[in-house]
Amino acid sequence: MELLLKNVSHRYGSVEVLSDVSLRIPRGEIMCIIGPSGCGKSALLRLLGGLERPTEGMVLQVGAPPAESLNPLTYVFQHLALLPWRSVEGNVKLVLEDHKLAAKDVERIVADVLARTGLSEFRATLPKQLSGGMRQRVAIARALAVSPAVMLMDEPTSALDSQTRELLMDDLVSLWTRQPFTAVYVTHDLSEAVRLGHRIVVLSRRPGRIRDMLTIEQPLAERYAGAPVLEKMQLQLWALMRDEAMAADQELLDG
Ligand SMILES: Nc1ncnc2c1ncn2[C@@H]1O[C@H](COP(=O)(O)OP(=O)(O)OP(=O)(O)O)[C@@H](O)[C@H]1O
Repeated sequence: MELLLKNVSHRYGSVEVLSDVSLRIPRGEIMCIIGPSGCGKSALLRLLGGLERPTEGMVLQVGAPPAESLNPLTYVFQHLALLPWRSVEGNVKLVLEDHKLAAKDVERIVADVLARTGLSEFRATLPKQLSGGMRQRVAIARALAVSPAVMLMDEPTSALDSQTRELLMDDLVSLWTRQPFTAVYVTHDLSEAVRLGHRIVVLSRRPGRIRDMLTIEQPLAERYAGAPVLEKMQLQLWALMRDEAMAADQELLDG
């Protein structure tokens, strides 16, 4: 299944937040979305996930989701909403409870996603006993448990300290390398975008339009923080963003 945005514009009341956005989310790739504050990145994600309908244009799901997909479009947010009284296993099981699965299938799925996210040893652990990064891994395990066709990730690292973010980047890279998934990943952080994105979409200031789309050919597993090719790409992205960010600040000052 692929997601397509066709000439999507969106407004809240009199505020236009997105303007004429057309985009295809390729299967098996991570697409990063960057852009100045308030340019409509989260709105774009909500439209992709069907939480809101665009004022104009269309959001299309092309093709069927994978047969095993229990929830084709699944979010991972910055605030992960783990239930504090449930263990790691209990939190992952939560999303499977409405699906009338046989106990052995639940067990297989839980074991699989905990292994993929390196959490097998922490099955019985409560969220409060885990670090912020580990908790975010539980949220990712929970998202993977429903075999999403597309994971919609809204700044999943923004509540984490920089070292933990770095570790989570490594986690996501090895997760994708072992078994590719499709994701749209909204971030403020250009280094994350060049580390994770197969493609990077740069939005203009509000109303967000597609300013540019960069493709990074280097395999995820061969990318590392500070690699010259990634630094170069990051500078290129910053050059694209800088003018937009400065103009957005000026507009705020001008009221
Ligand atoms: N439900 C809503 N009603 C009215 N305005 C909204 C609503 N949701 C978002 N907005 C406005 O739409 C604009 C785009 O918001 P959005 O959260 O999509 O931007 P963003 O690029 O994700 O921002 P940030 O980078 O700061 O997280 C903002 O000006 C925001 O205030």
